[in-house]
Amino acid sequence: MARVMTITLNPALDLAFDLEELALGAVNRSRHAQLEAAGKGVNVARVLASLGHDVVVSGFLGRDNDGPFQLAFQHMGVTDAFVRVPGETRINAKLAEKSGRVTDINGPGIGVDAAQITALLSTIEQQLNNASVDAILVAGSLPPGLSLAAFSEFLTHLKATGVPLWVDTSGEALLHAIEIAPEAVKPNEVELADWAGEALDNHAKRVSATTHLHQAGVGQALLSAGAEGVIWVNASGAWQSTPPHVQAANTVGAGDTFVAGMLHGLFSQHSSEETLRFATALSAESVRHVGVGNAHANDFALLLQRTQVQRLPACSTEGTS
Ligand SMILES: Nc1ncnc2c1ncn2[C@@H]1O[C@H](COP(=O)(O)OP(=O)(O)O)[C@@H](O)[C@H]1O
Ligand SMILES: O=P(O)(O)OC[C@H]1O[C@](O)(COP(=O)(O)O)[C@@H](O)[C@@H]1O
Repeated sequence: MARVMTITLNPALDLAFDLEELALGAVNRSRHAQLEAAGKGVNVARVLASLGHDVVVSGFLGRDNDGPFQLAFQHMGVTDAFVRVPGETRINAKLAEKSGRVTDINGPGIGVDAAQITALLSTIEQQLNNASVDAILVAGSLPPGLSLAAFSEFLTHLKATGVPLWVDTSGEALLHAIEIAPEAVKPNEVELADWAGEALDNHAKRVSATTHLHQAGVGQALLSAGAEGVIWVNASGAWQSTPPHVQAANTVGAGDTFVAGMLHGLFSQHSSEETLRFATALSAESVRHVGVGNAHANDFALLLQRTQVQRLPACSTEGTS
């Protein structure tokens, strides 16, 4: 089993509403609502811990409402290395309709300053000194006050520790992350389109953009495209996966589940095919309900069986730079 540190710079309490159909400008009454400690690194930690890995969670947490996070961390059995900052962690609303459509409303988050960023770096360093870590994942958006230059510096510092650095972020932060060539990056097709300079609306474009991402220095280039599946390019080749058909109830957390599934496979020395199949099936499992994927679901073996994984021919990844 691996020891992984996940860093969520801008965590959130996810408030998930289950609606028949969203009516804009009207009072909507939810059939079910759920508040859960979340944010990308927290979700990844939840999955990894459920798979038996040793996880340290870090980042910034609002001091005034960290109760649900403390409870969640206890329940998950992870080490809490979050730096507390004054204020409240944001609440992100997730409006899931019966059709499977989800509307996300993500708050800006709590502002952080240079002293808090320094405090986070020293907390991380302490954790790394306490016990060796197999991978560091930095996931999610940037909180107000953390400039892109400071983010690049932060990532550069983490990369210099020599621990494989995984990054899952979006927008300008993603472009800056790619610049420092981390071990792995997992954008979705909308997020990578900004970097690729075109819409990644077909398979060929997705393969080409993921190949370029790998050629730009990203060891494990992973592109997810919802129900269309995943493209993965690394030094050993390229693969694609297609998830099984599932009834999508809530897609929030699918990307995080996928990232956790990949870390699990790679650190369990599973084959590339096996790793991608597992991560894809687990992320498909997650969209059937609120929250992250559950590898202990009764029919998980069937989901694995119905997940298609295929090695892409070498010509797909050559000569595209
Ligand atoms: N509707 C769906 N049906 C089956 N699997 C899905 C569906 N949506 C997402 N997934 C799975 O979750 C993975 C991540 O979802 P995606 O939407 O691409 O990421 P993100 O949540 O980061 O935007 C996909 O690659 C796929 O394996
Ligand atoms: O930091 P961001 O980009 O605002 O994203 C935070 C949101 O992403 C999530 O981690 C879900 O991410 P995915 O759907 O990509 O797995 C939510 O829990 C959280 O509200």
